[in-house]
Parts: sequence; C-alpha cells; structure tokens
Amino acid sequence: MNPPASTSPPTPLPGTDDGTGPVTGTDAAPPPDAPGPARPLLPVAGPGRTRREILRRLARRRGRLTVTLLVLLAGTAASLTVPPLLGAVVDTVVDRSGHGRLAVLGAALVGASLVGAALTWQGGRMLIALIQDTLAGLREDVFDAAVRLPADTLESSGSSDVVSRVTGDVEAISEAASEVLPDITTAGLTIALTVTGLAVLDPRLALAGLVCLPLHWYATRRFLARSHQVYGDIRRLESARGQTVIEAVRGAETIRAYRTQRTHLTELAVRGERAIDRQYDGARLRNRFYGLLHTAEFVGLATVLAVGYALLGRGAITLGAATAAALYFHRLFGPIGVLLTSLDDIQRATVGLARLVGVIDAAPPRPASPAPAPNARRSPAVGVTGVWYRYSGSARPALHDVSLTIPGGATVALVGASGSGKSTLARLVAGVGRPDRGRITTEPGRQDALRYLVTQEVHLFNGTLADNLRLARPGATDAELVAVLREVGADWALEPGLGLDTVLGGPDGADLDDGSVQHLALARVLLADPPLLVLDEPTAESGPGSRVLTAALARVTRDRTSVIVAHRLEQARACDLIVLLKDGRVAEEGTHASLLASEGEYASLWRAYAGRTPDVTDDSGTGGYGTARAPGQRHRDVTGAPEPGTAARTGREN
Ligand SMILES: Nc1ncnc2c1ncn2[C@@H]1O[C@H](COP(=O)(O)OP(=O)(O)OP(=O)(O)O)[C@@H](O)[C@H]1O
Repeated sequence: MNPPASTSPPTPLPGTDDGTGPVTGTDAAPPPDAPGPARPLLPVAGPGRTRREILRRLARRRGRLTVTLLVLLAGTAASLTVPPLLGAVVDTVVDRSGHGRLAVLGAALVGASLVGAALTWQGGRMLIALIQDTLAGLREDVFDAAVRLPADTLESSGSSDVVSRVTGDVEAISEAASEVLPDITTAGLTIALTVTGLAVLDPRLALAGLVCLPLHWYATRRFLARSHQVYGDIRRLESARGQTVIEAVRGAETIRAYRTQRTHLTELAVRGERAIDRQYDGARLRNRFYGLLHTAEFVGLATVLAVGYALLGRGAITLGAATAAALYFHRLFGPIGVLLTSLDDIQRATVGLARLVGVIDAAPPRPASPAPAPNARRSPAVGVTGVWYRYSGSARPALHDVSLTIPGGATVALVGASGSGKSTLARLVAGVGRPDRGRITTEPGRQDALRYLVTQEVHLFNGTLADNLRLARPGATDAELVAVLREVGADWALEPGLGLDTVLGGPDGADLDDGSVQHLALARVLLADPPLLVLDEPTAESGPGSRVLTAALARVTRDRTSVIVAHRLEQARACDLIVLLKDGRVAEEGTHASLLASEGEYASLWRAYAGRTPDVTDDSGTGGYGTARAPGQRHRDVTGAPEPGTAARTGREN
C-alpha cells in the first residue's frame, strides 16, 4: 500500500479588493513568542441555522411529505377507532343487545385494525424513503464541502474531526431517521387524535388524562437542558480520542524512534476515560428521564380511572365510554414513551446535524468562474516579506522573519538541514496555513492564480489510471492524458498490461510502487497547469528511477513559478535561485554557481553531497535536470526493476 495523501487540489489564491494580489498572513499577528493557539475544531452550526437548513431541504420535497403525512394520519385515525369500538362491545354485552351487533362490531374492529396497520406501515415506508433521500443529499453536500475545506482548516482542526462528522454523525442521523422518525411521527399523530377522542367521549376524561402533562413537561425540559451539552461533549471527546489514534498511527515510526509509546498510550487512555466518563453522565441522565416518564404514566392512568369511576357512578357516562377512555389513555403510553424516549436519539441526531451543517458552512464558496484556461501564460512573482510561523504547541518558531522574492516564472529550490523550515515555508507559499506575522503576496493582477502543492506523500486513489489523472482536470480527454504521460516520461503507464483503463488501488486493483505514483502526481501537474507550483520533495525516491522523476520535475516546472523543497542538491543545481534555510532563517541565497563561488555553507554542503553521489560531478550549474534521462524512459528505469507492463502488482501487499 502507498502512504496517504499526495497532491492537494489547486487552491485559488484569495484576491484582495485593492488589486494588490493575494495576501496571506498579517502584520498585526500576535508576537511570535506568544504561546501557540489550541487546536480549533471545525465550527458547529447553531440550532436556528440547523433548523433552517433541514426545513429548506424538506421544503424541496413538500409534495411527497404532504402525501406521506396524510397516509400516516389516515392509518392513525383508523387505529384509534379501536377503543370506542371496544367500548361499544362492552356496552352491547352489558345491555345484552344481541349477537348480531356484536358480530358487526367484531368485524369493524378487525377491519379498523387491518386498515390502520396497513396505512401506518405504508406511511412509515414512505417517510423512511423521503428522509433517506433528504439525508443522501445532505451527506453529498457535506462530503463536497469537506473536500473543499482549506487545507489549513483541515490541518488545524485535525482530520479526525471531519472524519467523525461524515461517518459517526451521519450514521447517528441515519439511524434516528430510519428507526425513530416514523415512530415519532405516528406517535405525535396518535397523541393528538387520542386526546381529541378522549375529549369527544367526555372533556373531563380528556382533562384527567392531561394531568400527567406537567410531569412530562418537567422531565423533558430537564433532559433537554442537559442532554445537548452532554451529547455534544461525548462527540467532541470521541473526536479527540480518534485524533490521538490517527496521529499515533501516522507517526508510529517517530514514536518508536523516540520510544514515546508510553506517553502516547497514556494520552490515549486519558482521552478515552474522559469520553467514557461523559458517556456515564449520558446514561445517568437517561435513567432519571425514563423514571420520571413512568411516574407520569402512573399518575395519568390513575386519574383517568378515578374520574371515569366517578362519572360512571353519577351516570354521566356508560361503562363502555369509561372503558374506551381507559384504553385510549393506555394507548397513549406507547406514543408518549416513544416520543420522549426518542428525544435521546433526536438529541444525538440534532447534535450530528449541527456538526454537519457546520462543515457545509466552513467550506469556502465555490469559485464563481471556472479555473483559468490551461494554456494561459501567467506565472506570478511571489513576495515573502518578514514571515514568522510557529506550530501550535511548539515553543520555537519554525520560521523567523523570512523574506525573499521569487521572480515570475522562476524555479526556486529551498535547501537546508532537516528541520530548517523548508517544508513550512513551502506550505505557506502554497497557501496551506497563514504566517503568524508577515505576508506572502503574488504580483498585482494575479488574483486568478492557482497554487498547486505536490508532496512526497503519494496516494493512489481507487479507480482507473485515467481517474487518477483526471483528479487534476476532470474534463481531460484520453488523448490529453496520454500526452501528459508521455511528456513526463511515464510511457510505462501506457505499455501492454497497463493503460488508462487499468483499475488501480483497492483490494482488486493494481498497485504501483511509490516512484510510479509520484510520476503520476507529476503528470497531474501538467493537467492542472497551475501558474504557481510548490513541490515538497516530490521525487524523494532514490535510485535510478529518481533520474526519470527529476526529468519529469524539470518538465513540470517549466513555464511556471515553482518552489521546490530539494533534498538532493542536484535538483537545486539547475534552479534559477537557491535559498538555503538554517534554523528557520534565510542563511544564503543565489544561483548554484554564485553560492559555490562564495564558499559558504551551500558550497560545503554541495562538496559533501557530490563526494558521496558518484553521478554528480558537474559543478558548472548547467547539469541538474539536463543530466537526467530523457522523457519516455521505460518503467524499469523508474523503479530500477520491473519490465514493461509488470510495474502493476495486482492486489494488496501484505
Ligand atoms: N506539525 C508540526 N508541529 C510542530 N512542529 C513542527 C511541525 N512540523 C514541523 N515542525 C517543526 O518546525 C521546524 C521546521 O520543520 P520543517 O518540516 O519545515 O523543516 P524541513 O526543513 O522541511 O525538515 P525536513 O527536511 O526534515 O522535512 C522543525 O523544528 C520541526 O520540528
């Protein structure tokens, strides 16, 4: 399997009103040595906003909703004829009115029960279908919003937050929608019609039944006042626990290297315990709520029976009417119980809905105009001015007052020791995150510029090879895909056994080695054709294949402003400008030749690099990409091994 996440989609640069070009960062940021901010979660929509969003979606289906409610209403009304029919049976028996009347009442009872059951069942099915359709639309919109979230929003909130929303929350809502909502709707209709039925029998009986309402009201208010907070906390704590697991899995090697397993396990245990404690609070809240509901039922039924007995004693009602009243009230137990106990699921679903709507609201609006025409010439100059950046929770800034100018169309290499700030600067230039202080601008009039980031983390998306390429330009024709593959020298992808229609990834798809997937990522750059390209060690592969990737790199950086984080100095040699970072500061800046001539740190690094890299001998500054093999190299050169057509390894590696 390949490591996750590779090429971020093109990010439109935010424009400014004064036409001075996109700006990231601010001069008014907190001082760089202030403590880093806590990791923010994605926003959660307020109750009003959530309600409006749901009503808006239901309003689109108002015709279906009306028919469904009418069917449920008819079914409930049919079922509610049962208690008065049973009361009539009692009166018939007491009056000895004859078997014929009993037979008619019996047939009516069976008919009402069957019609009621059939209509309620049908209405429930219609309601589930309606809700699932609405939910499917919501799920698609949330997913669409999630993939449009700015990379720094995702990064700062932690990917597990968005994952828990599009999985756990959607599941909670889906469960509530299919299992609870039809019951709740039927219960609501039953309660309304039953109270009406009681009032028709005798208004005093209806009033007696309503005696339990204050207790229900108290129990419900108490529950609602606390449950929203408790369920919100539970989901937040579960997100945090999930984030700890994801981070530990992603950083497993680092954790092992620093032997910090125990610290991570302790953190996981602490977060897990916090989530469990809050789940206990939720269980206690539910138990108290159910206890109060049962008490309310007891009080209500006792009152109806007592009033019925009194009215019967005064001859105000018949025994049949008193029986029907008791049956009516008893029939309320189920619906009221369903309605109130479902509050639990409704609360959880409401919390989930608010979190989903929060994702929709957090996503930036779709750009009004489509991406600029692929072949337009627009390579913006980039200005980095006084940029400071510190990661949250980190004591030291990763970048200290970095300033540099990248001319339009130039290729700039960022070099330096591990931890010197290369990736941080590259990501800021790519628009992933904002400087704490300082600014990154593109030249005026380039607001339409797209930034495109390719990292060394390569990912194969499930789908055909063509699908993997079209991520960068969905409308690309097969001929265009073939052309870019050939341009970056990925002819191996077109050889017998592979091809555009080959399914990649997944349990049954072909698997490519990392070098090949990096190669496809570079082909995607040509399809996206961004004016500003940032490559964070995109050819981290070493060995013979790295030369083909270096050649591909030379091709994709041509005719656009490019920033490359270069680990291998031969990549830097051919660049227009080399920036050496040291401890988050710009230490040296210049061309390969001028930096060698100045005999500084770059010159020492180069000598050390050339000494241990046999192929690298040319110090003239004209080698680099030019020394790489020509595009069109066969795949065995990429990986150093497979024959044409054998690059694909079908199935997963174990
Ligand atoms: N997510 C993070 N959270 C906290 N600190 C970080 C994070 N990423 C990087 N750093 C720190 O910021 C500093 C600069 O890191 P950066 O990754 O930019 O350096 P680099 O030169 O690209 O290193 P490398 O070549 O090893 O990738 C380092 O001290 C690093 O430990």
